[in-house]
Amino acid sequence: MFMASRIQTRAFSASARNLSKVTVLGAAGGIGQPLSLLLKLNPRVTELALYDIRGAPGVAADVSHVNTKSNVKGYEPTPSGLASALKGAEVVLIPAGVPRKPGMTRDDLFNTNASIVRDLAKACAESAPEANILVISNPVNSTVPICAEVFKARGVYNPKRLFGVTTLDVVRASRFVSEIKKTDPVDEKITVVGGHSGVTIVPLFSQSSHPDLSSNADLVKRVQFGGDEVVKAKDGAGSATLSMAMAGARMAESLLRASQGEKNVVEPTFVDSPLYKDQGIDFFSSQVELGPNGVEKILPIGKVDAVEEKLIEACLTDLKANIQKGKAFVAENPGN
Ligand SMILES: NC(=O)c1ccc[n+]([C@@H]2O[C@H](COP(=O)([O-])OP(=O)(O)OC[C@H]3O[C@@H](n4cnc5c(N)ncnc54)[C@H](O)[C@@H]3O)[C@@H](O)[C@H]2O)c1
Ligand SMILES: O=C(O)C[C@H](O)C(=O)O
Repeated sequence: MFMASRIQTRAFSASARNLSKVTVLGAAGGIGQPLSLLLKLNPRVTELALYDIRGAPGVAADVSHVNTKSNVKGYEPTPSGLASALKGAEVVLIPAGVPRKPGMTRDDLFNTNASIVRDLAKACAESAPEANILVISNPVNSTVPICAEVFKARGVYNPKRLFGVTTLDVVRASRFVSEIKKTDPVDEKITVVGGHSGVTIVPLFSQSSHPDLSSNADLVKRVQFGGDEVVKAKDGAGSATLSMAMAGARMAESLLRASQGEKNVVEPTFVDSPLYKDQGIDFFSSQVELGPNGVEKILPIGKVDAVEEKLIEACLTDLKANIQKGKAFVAENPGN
């Protein structure tokens, strides 16, 4: 990933001298550790701040020996440690929270992760109100609306700076297609829209170079339930961490490329979106052009076929309920 971007790094060498502090909240976890490593390898990151309720200084000491230019610091699990980790951050990635075990849905994580994300969002709103916030913690369909409500309550909500990380869904889709078609995944650009759980994940194969795949129900299901495949294989030891770290690092890299002046940087992400607002759905994942201010342009869904139309219909019902649940949680549990 970073090899490919090395050319771009040179092309933007002047702006790449910008200072880009990136903070990871949940840095000692299954995702947090490899994500921190990948961010340390990214030449666009000049300062890496690692925070967790346990173990961040140790992870930071380890990662800090990697011989790239950036400075790494691990922070103590105190309110002032959290505030210092966040201060001046351009990008904040949040993989804090519990992962699934076999038999659970992402929504089953809500009771634990909603308050974790709410409290971290409060800290972000106070110490890094202008940062790009990248929410990885599940259920993303609900945790992103939770963040939005917290920021709104503090009068600092900027819809262009809040992102649910759905990159892993397109990473999987391109890989799964390449397995079937015996192609290089780099060439398989698959659009995936909706949300990030089960039927809310909608791959749009009709828009790819293999439109026939939209009627491949097994493939559609594999993309929708790719996370379950990993949860089952890990057999109680958690969910996707390595592929997720790659996907999160890619999303952070894309935001930094866009903020440093690169044009036409497009990633799928779950954002405050006009696409289905008329149906009461405030957040939706689609292709989004990124820019120096975060969201530059939300691209239209484009033409879909009859199968995909039905998938989108099913997605919207669940997604609406997930978003509502996140909003209601903050209204009923505003916390301190
Ligand atoms: N968006 C996606 O595509 C995607 C993909 C994979 C996993 N996830 C989600 O990411 C989350 C993390 O997964 P994981 O495998 O890294 O879990 P993990 O348990 O290995 O790590 C979570 C880390 O969060 C830390 N943490 C808990 N509460 C915290 C708080 N208040 N402040 C800071 N840190 C805190 C824990 O100490 C732990 O180190 C889960 O909710 C999982 O479902 C999302
Ligand atoms: O499946 C999970 O619970 C983790 C993550 O959302 C994934 O898609 O791998």
